[in-house]
Amino acid sequence: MKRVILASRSPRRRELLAHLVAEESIQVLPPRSAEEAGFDGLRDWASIKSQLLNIAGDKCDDVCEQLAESGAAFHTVVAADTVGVCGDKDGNLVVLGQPPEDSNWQETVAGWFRDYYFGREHTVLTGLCVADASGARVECIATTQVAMVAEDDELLNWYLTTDEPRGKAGGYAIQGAGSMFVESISGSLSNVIGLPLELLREILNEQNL
Ligand SMILES: Cc1cn([C@H]2C[C@H](O)[C@@H](COP(=O)(O)OP(=O)(O)OP(=O)(O)O)O2)c(=O)[nH]c1=O
Repeated sequence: MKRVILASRSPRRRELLAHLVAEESIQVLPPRSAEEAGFDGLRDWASIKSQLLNIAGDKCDDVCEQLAESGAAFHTVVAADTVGVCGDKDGNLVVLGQPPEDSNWQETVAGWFRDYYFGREHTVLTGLCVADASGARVECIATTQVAMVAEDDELLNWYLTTDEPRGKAGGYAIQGAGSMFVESISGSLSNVIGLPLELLREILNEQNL
């Protein structure tokens, strides 16, 4: 069997991958380290994209090392990282990852909606790193534009009472109640949820999976 290793703790990525690869061929093996390089101080698209690929590449390296140590046979390793990129009021780029895990997460997410989302458009990027057993790699980025509805404090206050924003890049889930904030998207929907299926399908096809 051609085993595909998903280098991720994200249940959403697991579900999405199952649209392309048979359930029995998928094995989840998260990176040992949950620490990720950050985006602090990165203000231009080239640096942000390069850092996104570094993070996906680090996840892939971590899991390839684990596989080498255990001697397990595999066909492909898939790693990804997703962020939202918005513009602040001065036109600077701001990168939004997952909300903080502390008790202030609601305040942070409320700030993101008010400062960056309501009535505006942001970009969701997923960096992909796909390695095969020979060590060959493909790295690429999918981008999707997401336009949000005008300010709706009642909806936002209710949304913050749900747990949905936690553990989601950018603090919302387009596949869930977060869809009520979305006016339109341009580009891949699965990319926003964490794994761009169209791009990944092309890569896996090239590997004859
Ligand atoms: C924007 C958005 C993100 N998300 C989720 C998908 C991913 O789980 C998460 C992206 O965060 P990441 O930090 O890329 O991934 P992760 O830490 O959850 O998983 P990994 O182990 O692979 O590092 O955000 C949604 O589910 N829906 C959305 O609309």
